[in-house]
Amino acid sequence: MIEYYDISGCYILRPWTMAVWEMMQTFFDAEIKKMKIKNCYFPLFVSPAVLQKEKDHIEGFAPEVAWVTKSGQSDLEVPIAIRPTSETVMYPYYSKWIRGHRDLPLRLNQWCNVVRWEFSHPTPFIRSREFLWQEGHTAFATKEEADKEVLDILELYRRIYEEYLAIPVIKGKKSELEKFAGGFYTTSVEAFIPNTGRGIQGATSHCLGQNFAKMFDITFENEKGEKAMVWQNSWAYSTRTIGVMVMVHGDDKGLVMPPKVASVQIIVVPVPFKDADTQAIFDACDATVNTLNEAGFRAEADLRDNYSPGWKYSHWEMKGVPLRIEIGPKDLANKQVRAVRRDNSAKIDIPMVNLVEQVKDMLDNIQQNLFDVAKHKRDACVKTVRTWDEFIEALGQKKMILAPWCDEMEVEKDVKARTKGETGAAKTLCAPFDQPDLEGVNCFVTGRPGKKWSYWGRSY
Ligand SMILES: O=C1CCCN[C@@H]1CCCn1cnc2ccccc2c1=O
Repeated sequence: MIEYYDISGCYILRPWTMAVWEMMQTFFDAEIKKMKIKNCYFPLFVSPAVLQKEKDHIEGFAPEVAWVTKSGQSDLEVPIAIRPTSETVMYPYYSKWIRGHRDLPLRLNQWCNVVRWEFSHPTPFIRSREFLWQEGHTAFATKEEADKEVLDILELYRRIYEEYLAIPVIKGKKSELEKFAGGFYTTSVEAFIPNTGRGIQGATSHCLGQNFAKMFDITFENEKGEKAMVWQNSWAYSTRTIGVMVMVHGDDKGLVMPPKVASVQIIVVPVPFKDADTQAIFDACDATVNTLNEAGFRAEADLRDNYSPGWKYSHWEMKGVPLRIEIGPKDLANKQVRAVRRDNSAKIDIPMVNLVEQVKDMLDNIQQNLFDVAKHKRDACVKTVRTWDEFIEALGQKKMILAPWCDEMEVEKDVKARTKGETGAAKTLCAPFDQPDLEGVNCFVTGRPGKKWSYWGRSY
């Protein structure tokens, strides 16, 4: 997937990873184009004056901003920041381009890299100093339009996780403490890693309200000839998605790639025998690959003569190829192939005449099974609690905790302080849109009437 790089927190994304990124990008890019969102590209560099424009947006993040201070031997007059996100890069131009209501909605997206010079221990995909993402930045005349788009984009993020990466996620709203400080409200899709008992934010879709319109003077003349501020959203998913996929589906044999995003969906391995017709077997492998590729699958044959079939089985299992097809003399004689699933190791013999539709069924079944298994494991990690003691017990059991609380920032800060430990504090992950009943339910911390049910847990 990656190669480590000689700068800490930076990783080389190798083709096996890049193919997954491109598969997701193909889906998401097509979907936002259906929504009339257009791609653009803004510069990597941000001038300090503009970056400081929004102090409370930037203050918490300032230590993460990377700066260019020299070119060659000479110092730059003024240091230049490398974008950690592009609000301050783009919005001065939104202000210039948006004059009247006919200029709205303005809906732009860019596929790019961003740099955040984080100091907590770097982790491939999950926490890197440079990563790839898409960032959407939209402006509307009304709050209603913005509110609707926030949820439309969040649904696309759910589809990326559940339909492509086979990972169950929870849609919800971030708490006041966890939301993007520069915004109005933040929605997210939240995943959970059963093996470590930690939640992970999968993607975010923010409504920025009119906060940035105020800061960057992004106004328009509405139909009544009045000057009004725009309502804005910004939304992103990143290469972090791939790290979640590795952690959720990986097993002791290595990666397990969901078929929808697998660079190679089927690997065909010849099983030659000493007195068998090796050339006939190799020809059958090539024919099988061609048939499958012509049917729209991503199949390859491993015809290397310096590795044994057994070695090849382990190699491609470690790389997570969803389906292996073995062809030996017996298979040839019976005009069949042996198919082996990566997700549950099931082996079945397929008549060559049924190859395409049976492979399609198996890949669809693998995709669904990966999701079902991940959902079952995630659901087994969820615990609903009503009291502090139950909360602490569930936290110790590495659960994702659904608890009613009074939704006050001070209370969340208090929970963080009281659960701080070497494996990190508990925090809210999101308040699920799908809220259980709050009738007669009290806050698990303060005992005051419960205002909201939220998922809590340790997180990445
Ligand atoms: O999430 C998104 C979605 C895409 C567009 N940006 C928003 C909000 C980014 C919040 N953020 C996150 N890290 C930062 C790091 C340094 C400077 C600024 C920031 C910063 O504004």
